[in-house]
Amino acid sequence: TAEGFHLRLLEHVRKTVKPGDASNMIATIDNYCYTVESGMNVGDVKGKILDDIVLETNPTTVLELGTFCGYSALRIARNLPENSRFFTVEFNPEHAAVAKEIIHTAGMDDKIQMLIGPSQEMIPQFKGMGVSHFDLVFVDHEKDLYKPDVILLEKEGLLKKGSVIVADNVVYPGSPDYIDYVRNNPKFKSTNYMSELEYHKDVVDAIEKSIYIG
Ligand SMILES: O=c1[nH]cnc2c(O)c(F)c(-c3ccc(F)cc3)cc12
Ligand SMILES: [Mg+2]
Repeated sequence: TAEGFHLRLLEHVRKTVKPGDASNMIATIDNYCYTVESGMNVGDVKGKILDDIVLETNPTTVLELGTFCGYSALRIARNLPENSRFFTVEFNPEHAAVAKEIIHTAGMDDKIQMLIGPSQEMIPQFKGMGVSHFDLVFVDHEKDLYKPDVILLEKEGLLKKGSVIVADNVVYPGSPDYIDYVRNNPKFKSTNYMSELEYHKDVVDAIEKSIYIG
């Protein structure tokens, strides 16, 4: 069952990975998900779209909502400039513990700051942590929280003209209220990147990029 995926993945990682190498960790996780069992990581196909958007944006302050095992945190951190700040929020403590070890083993501790708790409680704390705004936000947590959390980010003044919101799973499992919100909101300019569900070539999914124009 998907229950316990994170623990089985961690066991596999401990036995096979080359420490201090984020790309090797990413490849190891993808290989496990293709050959043993798939987990809800963004994966290599949608991950490439995410990589391209991060490289195009060249963000200095980044937020991820939904760390899970740390896979996308590594993909993002790998493409950030030296002086950037990257925060990832995970509400499930068991997932966070696995992500912490995976990020540490990959040698990316100093690039990624993980916060454990509900996104609705974490988001209001960023101003107090010296964050003026986020240049890029990767939304990949509970689909019902996509819309309320983006609304909260704007309310907290954490979005600035040009801030980029990247949302996973906008087709499968889907987040219809979020898609309706960003596409019909004059404050955002959205682009859809059709792709496939992680580790499932035969299932359609997509990434939505929404630029905040304020
Ligand atoms: O809960 C999620 N949070 C973040 N990302 C997800 C995801 O990428 C999924 F594919 C899925 C998913 C994959 C296969 C299914 F049959 C159902 C959900 C779930 C999540
Ligand atoms: Mg996802």
